[in-house]
Amino acid sequence: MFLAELKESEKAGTLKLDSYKERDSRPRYVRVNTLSLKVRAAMKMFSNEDWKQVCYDRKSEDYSSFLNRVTSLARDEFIQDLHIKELFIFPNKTEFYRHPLYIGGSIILQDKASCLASWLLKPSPGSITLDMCAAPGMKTTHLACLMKNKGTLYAVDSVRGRYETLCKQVEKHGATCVKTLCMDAFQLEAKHCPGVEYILVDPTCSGSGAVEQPIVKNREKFNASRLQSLTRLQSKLLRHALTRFPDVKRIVYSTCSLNIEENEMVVEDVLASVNTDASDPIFEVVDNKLKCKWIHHGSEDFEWGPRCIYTKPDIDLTNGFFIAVIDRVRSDEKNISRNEDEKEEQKHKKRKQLKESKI
Ligand SMILES: C[S@@+](CC[C@H](N)C(=O)[O-])C[C@H]1O[C@@H](n2cnc3c(N)ncnc32)[C@H](O)[C@@H]1O
Repeated sequence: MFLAELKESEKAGTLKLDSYKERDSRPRYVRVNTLSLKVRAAMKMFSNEDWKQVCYDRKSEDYSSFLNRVTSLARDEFIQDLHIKELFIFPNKTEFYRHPLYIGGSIILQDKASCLASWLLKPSPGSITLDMCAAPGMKTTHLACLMKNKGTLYAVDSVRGRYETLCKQVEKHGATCVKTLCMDAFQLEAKHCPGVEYILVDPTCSGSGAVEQPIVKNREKFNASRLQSLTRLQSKLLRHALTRFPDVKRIVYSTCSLNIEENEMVVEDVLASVNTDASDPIFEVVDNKLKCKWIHHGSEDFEWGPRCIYTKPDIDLTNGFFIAVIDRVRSDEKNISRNEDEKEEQKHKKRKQLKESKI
């Protein structure tokens, strides 16, 4: 029904496309909100609308053959994703904004790269999870699906307008396990979200991997000053996640940037300050579920780099993303790793005391 309408508007030339979409050759990703619609039921609904599902064996398919299938999707075909079973892929420029499933909150239009961050964190149903930079809530609602709405998912954002969008998304998608908090993540302590086991850190970044990013004017200036303040914020947020929540066992750090400064270098900087004894680390970047079915990994200049993943627009047909999965490998019983700011504050106090004692 909807496909027929779409074909009509295409024929009549009334299909409206934003200018960036003209340049964007990615397929259309549709995530099923499994809180309100089962994956099988969604498949059936699309088939009833005359979409033809491309079938393949998800277990035996290799990634390159799968990508070939995606690039050769006919105008009326869709395919289930190889990795994320609740994600369907439709041809480029397929319009879903007027689709009843989209309006009703049963499907979400979310790029595969963005879905991978929550999928790799994979909080278990019933667990306590924290989404530290949550707005507008794409990954929050996905995390709620993975948790089957069981347990507690704290979703935090510091910007009021974005926080309000987050609340609307959470409500629209029936994510009842989510507790939203409008606050600066740096003020967030274990007492605000007791027992947190999983944390997603998806901070503000340059967006250099985003296909639809507007062309940045004065790129030189952007690189020098903005990049530096971004990496400082990203490191601080990741360090906060690793040091302030004693029960955390897994953290996913993700950005939609392809800059090593915002990715591997942030992870390296934070791990070095948190793992004070490198031979007996507290946190480690670990292999992820995509190990054998992925092409791009982090830089080999870092011992753990190949355990991270990059999504590349030209190859993976997604936005460009970086994702690192960090596990606690031993408890921080000595509480050695203190927040850098705290250390700075202590140094400052000592200097002040010394100065006063000399007077
Ligand atoms: C890349 S966006 C997050 C996208 C979101 N995870 C999603 O998938 O929809 C980064 C978010 O971090 C928030 N943010 C930046 N600094 C923050 C801080 N100190 N505390 C809380 N949120 C922060 C920004 O307001 C922004 O909404």
